[in-house]
Amino acid sequence: MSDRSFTPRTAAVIPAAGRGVRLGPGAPKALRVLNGTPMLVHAVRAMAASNAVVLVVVVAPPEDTPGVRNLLADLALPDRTDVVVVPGGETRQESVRLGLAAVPDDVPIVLVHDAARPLVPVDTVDSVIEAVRDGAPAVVPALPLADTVKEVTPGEKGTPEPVVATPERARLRAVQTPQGFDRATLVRAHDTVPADGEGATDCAGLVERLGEPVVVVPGHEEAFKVTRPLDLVLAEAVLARRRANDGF
Ligand SMILES: Nc1ccn([C@@H]2O[C@H](COP(=O)(O)OP(=O)(O)OP(=O)(O)O)[C@@H](O)[C@H]2O)c(=O)n1
Ligand SMILES: C[C@](O)(CO)[C@H](O)COP(=O)(O)O
Repeated sequence: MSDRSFTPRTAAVIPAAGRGVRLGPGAPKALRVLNGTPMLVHAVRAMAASNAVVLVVVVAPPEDTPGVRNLLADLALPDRTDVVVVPGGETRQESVRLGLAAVPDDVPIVLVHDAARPLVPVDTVDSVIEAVRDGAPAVVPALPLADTVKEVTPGEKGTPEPVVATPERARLRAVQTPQGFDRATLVRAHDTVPADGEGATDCAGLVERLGEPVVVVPGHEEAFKVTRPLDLVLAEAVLARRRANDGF
C-alpha cells in the first residue's frame, strides 16, 4: 500500500503560447479573461493548489513574455510554489519542450497542463500526481465519451466525408490535462520523437511512441478545454456556480 501522505516534489509546465484561433480574434487565448481574471492565472492557481507542486513553469507567447512575467509577479501563491516564465514555440509540442528545459533534474514528477483548461479541480491534479508517484511513468485524466465517434476519410470542407469505421465507444476516452509524467520519461519522449510528434496531439502520445505504458485516471467535467466561443460561456457559468457555492 502506498503512503498517501507522501507528496513528491512536482513541477507543472503550462503551455500558454497558443493564439486561440478557434476562439476568434482577440488577445492570445491564455490572456483572455474569465470573471475578470486571465485564463492563465486561473490555470496557475489550479496547479499551485496541489500541495505537491513546488514549481510552475509558464510557457508564454514570445512577444508577451515580459507582460506575462509582470502579470504573475505579484500573484499570491503558497510559499512552496515558485513561478518561472519562458517564451514558447511554434507548436504545443515545442512549447512543452521549452518549458521542460526549465525544470531542474531533481524534480521527479512533471505535470503538463493546458492554460486552456483553467478550471481543473485540485482533486484531479492530485490523483494524477498520486498515480505517477505510485509507479506509472505517464498518467492522463480522461472521461468516457457522450457522442458516438466515426472515423472518416477527410474531404474538402463542406463536402460529405465517407465513414471508414465506428470505434466501440465504451473503449474510448476523451483525454484532458494535467498529464503527469516521470520527468526522465517525458524528457526522453521529447528528445526522441520528431518535432512533428508523428501525429501525437498530447505529451502522452509521445510517451506511447517510446513503448512506455500510459494509464488513465478519472478526469473531471470542469477540466474541459476552452477552445471555441461557447466554451467561454460554460467557463463563466462554472465560475458563477463556484462563487454561489462559496457564499460570495
Ligand atoms: N505554439 C503553441 C500552441 C499551443 N500552446 C498551448 O497549448 C494549449 C492547448 O492548445 P490549444 O487549446 O489548441 O490552444 P491554441 O493553440 O491557442 O488554440 P487554437 O488551436 O485554436 O489556435 C494551450 O494552452 C495553448 O496556449 C502553446 O503553448 N504553444
Ligand atoms: C493535450 C490535449 O488537451 C488533450 O486533450 C489536446 O490534445 C490539445 O489539443 P489542441 O489541439 O492543442 O488544443
